[in-house]
Amino acid sequence: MASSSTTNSILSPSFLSGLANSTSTDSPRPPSLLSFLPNSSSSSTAVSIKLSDRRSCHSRRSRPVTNAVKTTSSPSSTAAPTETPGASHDASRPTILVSEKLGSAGLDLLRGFGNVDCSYDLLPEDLCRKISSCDALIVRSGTKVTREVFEAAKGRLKVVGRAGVGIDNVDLQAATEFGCLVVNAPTANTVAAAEHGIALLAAMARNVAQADASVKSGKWERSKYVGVSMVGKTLAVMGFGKVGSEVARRAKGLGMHVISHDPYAPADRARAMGVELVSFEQAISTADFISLHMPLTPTTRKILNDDTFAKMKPGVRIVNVARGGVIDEDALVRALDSGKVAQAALDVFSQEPPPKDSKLVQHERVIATPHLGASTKEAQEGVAIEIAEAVVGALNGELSATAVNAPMVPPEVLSALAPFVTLAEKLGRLAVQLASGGEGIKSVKVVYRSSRDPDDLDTRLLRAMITKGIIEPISDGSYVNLVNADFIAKQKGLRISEERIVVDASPEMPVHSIEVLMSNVDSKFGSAVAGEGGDVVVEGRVKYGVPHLTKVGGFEVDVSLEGNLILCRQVDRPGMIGEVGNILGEDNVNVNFMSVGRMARKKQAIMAIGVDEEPQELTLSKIGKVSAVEEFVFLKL
Ligand SMILES: NC(=O)C1=CN([C@@H]2O[C@H](COP(=O)(O)OP(=O)(O)OC[C@H]3O[C@@H](n4cnc5c(N)ncnc54)[C@H](O)[C@@H]3O)[C@@H](O)[C@H]2O)C=CC1
Ligand SMILES: O=C(O)C(=O)COP(=O)(O)O
Repeated sequence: MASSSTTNSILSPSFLSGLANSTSTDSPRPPSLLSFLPNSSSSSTAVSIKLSDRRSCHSRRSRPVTNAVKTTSSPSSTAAPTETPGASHDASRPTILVSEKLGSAGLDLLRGFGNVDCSYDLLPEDLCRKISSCDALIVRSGTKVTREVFEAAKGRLKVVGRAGVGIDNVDLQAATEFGCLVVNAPTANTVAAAEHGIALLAAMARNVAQADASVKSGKWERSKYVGVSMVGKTLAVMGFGKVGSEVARRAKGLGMHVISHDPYAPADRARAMGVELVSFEQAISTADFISLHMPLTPTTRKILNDDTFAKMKPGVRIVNVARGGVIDEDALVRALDSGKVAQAALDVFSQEPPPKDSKLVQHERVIATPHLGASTKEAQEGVAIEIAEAVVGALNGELSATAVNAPMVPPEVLSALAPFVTLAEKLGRLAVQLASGGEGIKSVKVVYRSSRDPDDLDTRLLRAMITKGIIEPISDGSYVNLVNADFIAKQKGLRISEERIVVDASPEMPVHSIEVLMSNVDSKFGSAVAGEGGDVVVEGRVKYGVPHLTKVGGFEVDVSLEGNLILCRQVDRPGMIGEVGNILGEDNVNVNFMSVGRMARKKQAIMAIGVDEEPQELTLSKIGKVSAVEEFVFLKL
């Protein structure tokens, strides 16, 4: 009599059907498990923009209120309407909350895809209240997307889109823990921010703002507003990224000597532009002008402080279009008062809007703008389209090229990897279903065989999918996706190690085979255990674009990984295939693939049968009763 086992269903319809099903009700539910898998049938470019759907967004305040600012006295904290006026809500479509002003082309794109709710001035508590009925949230710099927001989303929020670059207003750790993808729009506002930096630089050097105010007040103070020239002066660009390098390019056009500090920028890129990359100390101590263009991170917070101001040239001038938090603002006031810093031009503040009585803003040698770096018509239209496409793509199940908290995979790499991504998840799923008891699944090894140099093989996506495949069936209730797979694995004490082996195989294929080995576990299908360590082993390959299982334990098989799988170990004798095939046929179960791998003639063999339907218990027990069958297992892919 054969030992038999079936596994609990892990193949729910919503697993395969993607987002449309997962958002068909208003009830909070976890993100579609496929929501970050490539999905060729739906892409952002296929989204139709229905201009007839165009509806205007409304703002109840002239200025966005940041969550950081105390606004509890605001009239809007009462239950003011926040739905887009006239918008009909279609429960079968995803709901996208836009919490700050977004360009119309982006909104049109979003409306062609889902229900769009523009509510521009939500208080933190209003945002938390709303978010549990939203699949996506689009913000700019004024909305603080805190842990509380992700908690309040109750698992429904799948993507946060930052319509801009800086993501310091989004709690990335919380987003990751909750499996919520964060995407940004990193390119469309680069030029706008650089132009604003140059505008501030020139305006500061020539006292434009102060002189303008003076003339408007009826004065004519020509000698008071004598400026300084920029030509021939040294400008230190702090952060040689997209904005910093555009500022550098423009400053060179003004005849400035440009140096830059950026620990991560390639020196040859700077050199090609005639910019010397220097140390932080050298940059701040030799510059006449310092322009800040690094992100706000724990290392850059208050990077300009009393100590660093002390090292600067007397009379240095500072421009900040990055983030207010990179400067210790109290220290800057002291440096301005002492004359160490001659002038500052600031677009960003540690608190936005800054307090009305801010000494910094009121300082006569400071010019200030209200975070306008990205605010040109062109940049805002560009950013809106960039973020709308990224959010729609993510909701469609595509991997984003602008993901901030998930592996970023360029489209061409992604299309080459797509079948391997599916293979990886299915192997993870198979391996975990083959395990039973033992010390619990603690250690998994993944071996990638490829003709490519190991350094050229980016396996982050594959590892994440294997992790997802392993964890999902054993984590009842918790949802797993690419974003939180590593986090959940760590939480469960699951260690996943990887090995890349170079083999003589087709260079066309990024990966020749993927092998998943699970240590210290018993198996419900003894034949799946192999190797010295007694690991559960499965191996797969992609053949003709379709994932195949090619090894189970020590047995070679060849079965396409579609539908479900029956693995049988039997004595190799004639008639077996027909006998099992008949049993399945009687139950109307369609066999889509079958292969037999044997140790030697008339010895043991493994039969792998791919079936479209799930056989009934009775059918499975009939297979178990076939005299030559020694053990079998039914696995759901
Ligand atoms: N005022 C505004 O409206 C806007 C502000 N920004 C701000 O500008 C920042 C830069 O934007 P992009 O250039 O697009 O980003 P980016 O990512 O292209 O460039 C940032 C650069 O800073 C460098 N960096 C990181 N840590 C550093 C450190 N400790 N010292 C020196 N350099 C460091 C990075 O290596 C990178 O090259 C954003 O993070 C955002 O905060 C961006 C757009 C508009
Ligand atoms: O893109 C950025 O990082 C910005 O700072 C622009 O902010 P905003 O979208 O204008 O609120």
